Amino acid sequence: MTEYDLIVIGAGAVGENVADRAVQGGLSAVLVEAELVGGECSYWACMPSKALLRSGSALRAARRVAGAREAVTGDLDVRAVLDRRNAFTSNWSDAGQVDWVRGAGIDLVRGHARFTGPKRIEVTGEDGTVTELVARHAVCVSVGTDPKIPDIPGLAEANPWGSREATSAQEVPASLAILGGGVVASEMATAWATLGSRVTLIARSGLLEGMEPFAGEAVERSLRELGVDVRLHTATERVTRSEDGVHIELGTGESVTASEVLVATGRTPRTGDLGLETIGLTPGDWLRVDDTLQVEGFDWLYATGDVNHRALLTHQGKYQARAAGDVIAARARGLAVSDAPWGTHVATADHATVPQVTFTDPEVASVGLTARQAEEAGYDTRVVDYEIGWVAGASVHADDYAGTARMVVDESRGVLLGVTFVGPDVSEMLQAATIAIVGEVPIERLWHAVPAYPTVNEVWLRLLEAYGRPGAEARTPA
Ligand SMILES: Cc1cc2nc3c(=O)[nH]c(=O)nc-3n(C[C@H](O)[C@H](O)[C@H](O)COP(=O)(O)OP(=O)(O)OC[C@H]3O[C@@H](n4cnc5c(N)ncnc54)[C@H](O)[C@@H]3O)c2cc1C
Ligand SMILES: NC(=O)c1ccc[n+]([C@@H]2O[C@H](COP(=O)([O-])OP(=O)(O)OC[C@H]3O[C@@H](n4cnc5c(N)ncnc54)[C@H](O)[C@@H]3O)[C@@H](O)[C@H]2O)c1
Repeated sequence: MTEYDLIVIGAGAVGENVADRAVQGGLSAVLVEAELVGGECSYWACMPSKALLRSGSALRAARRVAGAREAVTGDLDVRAVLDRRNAFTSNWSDAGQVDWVRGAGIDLVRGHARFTGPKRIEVTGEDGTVTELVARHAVCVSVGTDPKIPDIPGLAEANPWGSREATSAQEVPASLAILGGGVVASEMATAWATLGSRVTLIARSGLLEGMEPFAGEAVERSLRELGVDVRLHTATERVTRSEDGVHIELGTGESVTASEVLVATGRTPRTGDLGLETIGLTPGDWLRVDDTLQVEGFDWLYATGDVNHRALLTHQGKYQARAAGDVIAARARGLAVSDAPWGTHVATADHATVPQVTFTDPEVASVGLTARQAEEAGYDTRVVDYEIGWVAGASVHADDYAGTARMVVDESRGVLLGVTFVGPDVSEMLQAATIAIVGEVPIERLWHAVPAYPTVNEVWLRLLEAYGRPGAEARTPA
């Protein structure tokens, strides 16, 4: 039986940060990890998927500029792309991350953790050894999610790819069917089509539906240009696997055959085998938390990252982790807790200020509310759109640059609620929008935030001009 101030279950990017902040705050902490320290993001999600996408994106960028275009005479070196991706995952070795954990003064226990009661955890190692841990102050659950397999007849038996197979495959499948129309489906369709697979994307919805409509429309156009067979608003009725591949029967009466099928239809929490029943919670549920990441109804239990279902993104989970690690340390030491909105110990930004980049071609970079979400939330909104290609910096950046920017304004307060950029290489423009929204910078002050000429960021000035300068007299026609 070993006692720690804090036990963190799950050493993904999020759990690591909870433990690190708590140790920096003066507590003792142990991380329990069943697989690889670093979790999904490092080995089967963000990093390998972005590595798979980046080479194709760099090649397209060169082809968009005359002079450079002529110098690009070959195709992607697929083996080199896959090798680079392998290097990003350290060939699925977590030795480097384990060193970091030790260096940060955090203990590590390898094995599958289960609650046996309040503040009590049992860890079963691969060799069957059992370690019992007790938390003096808190337990934080950071166990992440698995792909959700929808209840489509035959799908589970057809041995489908999930996000792990899609990000770690060592060969390009001759053909790939993708079920889903969200971020994983859009990114993986872009990646594998660029690498030479014949991709069919089947979505019962539209594409990227939670975002501004022009995002999904632009990504759909580019997927079709890449040769992807895009079937939207199409149900999947049945899936079977035979020697010649996977057969997918569609609601339209048509069928699709592919070497592999990727299920990208959302996520399910890894709480099914966590002993939650021993603390009065239901196995398989998401863990609902307050803004200090404390699980509702508990004063010692916290949940951070994907498992709390607030914002399934690494950066947002790590933001929660910083707040959770700090508040656990503050509460354990009897220090003041700053839990008002935007305080030190809360994850306020989870609610309506979440930035996200979808690394498709074009990229989709968005933060805050879409026009529709803002309207549904009851804001008095005004929406301003501008074609990014009309900006001098964009035309220098790429020939025939095509992209759209939108800002959603809260008219009653004169501040931004949401910003979306869709276009080549817009990802790096997102942080300015995040700062404007989180900082609630008044529109009239944004006029003083001057974008350098000629950068693509000049689209900010164009959006403000299209909106109109508060306080400036409009010229009356003579
Ligand atoms: C294909 C794909 C691409 C993505 N790309 C991006 C991106 O570009 N940017 C972005 O921000 N987000 C991206 N995401 C989302 C991102 O991967 C997740 O939000 C993030 O990994 C969540 O981190 P986490 O620490 O909560 O969970 P995880 O990273 O899943 O870590 C949880 C850890 O807990 C361990 N664990 C689980 N149960 C137990 C147990 N009982 N005992 C011990 N250990 C346990 C697991 O082994 C795992 O290591 C992507 C997701 C996918 C699927
Ligand atoms: N670049 C990034 O930031 C990035 C990249 C990949 C994933 N992620 C995150 O990972 C999470 C998971 O991504 P995802 O794409 O799996 O989920 P998602 O929620 O983005 O998309 C799920 C898709 O599956 C469809 N769907 C859901 N249930 C279905 C069913 N029963 N049958 C058919 N279709 C169904 C939905 O209509 C939707 O199109 C997301 O929250 C995302 O933010 C982020």
